[in-house]
Amino acid sequence: MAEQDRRENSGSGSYRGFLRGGKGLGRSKQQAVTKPQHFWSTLGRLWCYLGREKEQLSVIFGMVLLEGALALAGPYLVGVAVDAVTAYGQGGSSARLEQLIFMLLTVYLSTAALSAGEGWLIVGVSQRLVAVLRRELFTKLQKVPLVYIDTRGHGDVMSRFTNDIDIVSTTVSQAASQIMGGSIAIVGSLVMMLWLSPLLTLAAMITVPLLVLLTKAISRRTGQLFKEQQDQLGRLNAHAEETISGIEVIRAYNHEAKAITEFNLINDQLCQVGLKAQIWSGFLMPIMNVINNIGFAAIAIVGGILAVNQGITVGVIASFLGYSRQFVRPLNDLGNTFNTLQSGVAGAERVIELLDTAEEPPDPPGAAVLHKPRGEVIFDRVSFGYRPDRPILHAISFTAVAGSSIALIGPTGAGKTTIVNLLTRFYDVTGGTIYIDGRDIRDYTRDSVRSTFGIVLQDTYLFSGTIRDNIRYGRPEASDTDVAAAAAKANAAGFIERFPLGYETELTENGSNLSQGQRQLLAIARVILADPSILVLDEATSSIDTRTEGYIQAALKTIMQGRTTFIIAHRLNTIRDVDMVLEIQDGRIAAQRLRQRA
Ligand SMILES: Nc1ncnc2c1ncn2[C@@H]1O[C@H](COP(=O)(O)OP(=O)(O)OP(=O)(O)O)[C@@H](O)[C@H]1O
Repeated sequence: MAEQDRRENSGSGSYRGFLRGGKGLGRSKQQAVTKPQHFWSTLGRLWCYLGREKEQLSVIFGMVLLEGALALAGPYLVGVAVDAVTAYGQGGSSARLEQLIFMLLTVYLSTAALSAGEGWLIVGVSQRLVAVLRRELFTKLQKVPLVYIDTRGHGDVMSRFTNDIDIVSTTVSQAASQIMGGSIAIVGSLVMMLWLSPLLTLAAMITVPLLVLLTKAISRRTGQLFKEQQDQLGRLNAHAEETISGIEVIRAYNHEAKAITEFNLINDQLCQVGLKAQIWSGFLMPIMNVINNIGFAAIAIVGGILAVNQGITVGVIASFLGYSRQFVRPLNDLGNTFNTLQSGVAGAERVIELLDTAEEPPDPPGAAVLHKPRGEVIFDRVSFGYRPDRPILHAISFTAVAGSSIALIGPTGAGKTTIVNLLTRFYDVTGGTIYIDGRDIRDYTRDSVRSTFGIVLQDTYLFSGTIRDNIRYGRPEASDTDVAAAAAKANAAGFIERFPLGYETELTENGSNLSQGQRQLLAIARVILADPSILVLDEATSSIDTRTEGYIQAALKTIMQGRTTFIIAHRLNTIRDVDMVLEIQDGRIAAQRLRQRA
């Protein structure tokens, strides 16, 4: 049996919280990516990933260079063509003009073809890059200690898969080509302008500082506003998500009006900030156009003077105007490109942070495989804290005889779940030792310890798929007959067969088309099929109808036969029937009672 499948059969992670609360995209959207902390090192890491695409990148780089060179040839040819037109007007031959028009057409078409080709290739590179990152992230997630997810929250981890990866992809496909192409255009045009006329270049540069300063100022303002807009959007999403998830509670407490008022407030704020952001960003283009036009006018005036005094041709002025446009365009985009790059690197940083997280420590060399143990469990002065500064369990000691049943009782937050988390090795003890069949559980492979346990939660996690798939999750290679037998033992066969599609019934998200009792019966069937040696049962606190409750109790009795069973108990009946009751209070055993066997 695949170890991991078995483990998941239990519907566990740390073992209650992890799978249960898998929501939180609203929060993820809230985490607008802002500034990276380690810009250059993160860029370096991204570059390493891109290194796998060396051939494609070399081709793209070659194409960008060629496109840049051709783009630079354009204004030059225009200038020569303008002079050729003048010469033709003064009685020259038309052959040169035709040749130049043909060359210009070739340049324009080739530039367009190269640009389309680059776009196509770079999208491929970025998609492959994020596919690799996603794969590595997902694999990593299976190996990081659960405390990583506990401390960050599901929303945060999810956002690394969605938001952050998206941003990295956009940055690679957009910013990379803009930066490469833009740099070539700026340097190339400047060189060509200086070559054509240093004096005209000076005239063209007059507006550049103004352009750069204004672009920066407006981009900074719009950047802030867009971030605010993103934050408000995050709040709106989170509010909507929360309202939809908790719609029953909201209606039960007649809080609809309050929910609507809150929504309207956030919605209005979003509308305001969105409006401001659009207005400010709308300023950018007209202002740029004015400055660019002033620049063109300066070139035209100084060009006119130079034409009269120094005899430069109209063609040179025409070329010059072309180059100044090529020079200014990437400068206009600079603010946006920089913002895209920053958020892309910040996204990559969060992805890399997860990729660099230390994995669960490996099993010690020669670790034993725990296979079908008798099930004796000993806690010997076990202490533990999720955080070093906050101890939760203090020197817990008890012995559970193989095949016996143990009820853990005590107030909320006492540490019952934590005991089970240690037993199943979702966390390792910080003091003392836990023994299974007389051996420290840290001497066994972690996977074999986990697959020894079957866990039935109050509210079991079911995956989208058929009822059959969900039961088989406990043992993927089981036959249909085995699945039906497990369902029958779990008292689940009756309700399953009443569905028109029986075992082929598709479950919606987390089995929401089943009742809580039915979900629990399916979980029991899963555990029966997996046939684990030790059981952990989390008794339902919420009311289930008496008939289903009876089915569940009977099914649990069946699976408990001959297996050591830990029950987080809430019912008096349970406590009466078990072999040992451990009362936990503030992380200590406050009382321990053994059943007097007749
Ligand atoms: N993943 C975690 N990270 C940090 N602290 C945690 C974590 N899980 C539980 N705790 C803390 O450990 C203490 C014991 O929690 P635990 O879940 O073991 O209690 P419990 O007895 O099972 O309570 P309940 O009956 O309400 O489930 C609590 O103070 C809780 O806040």
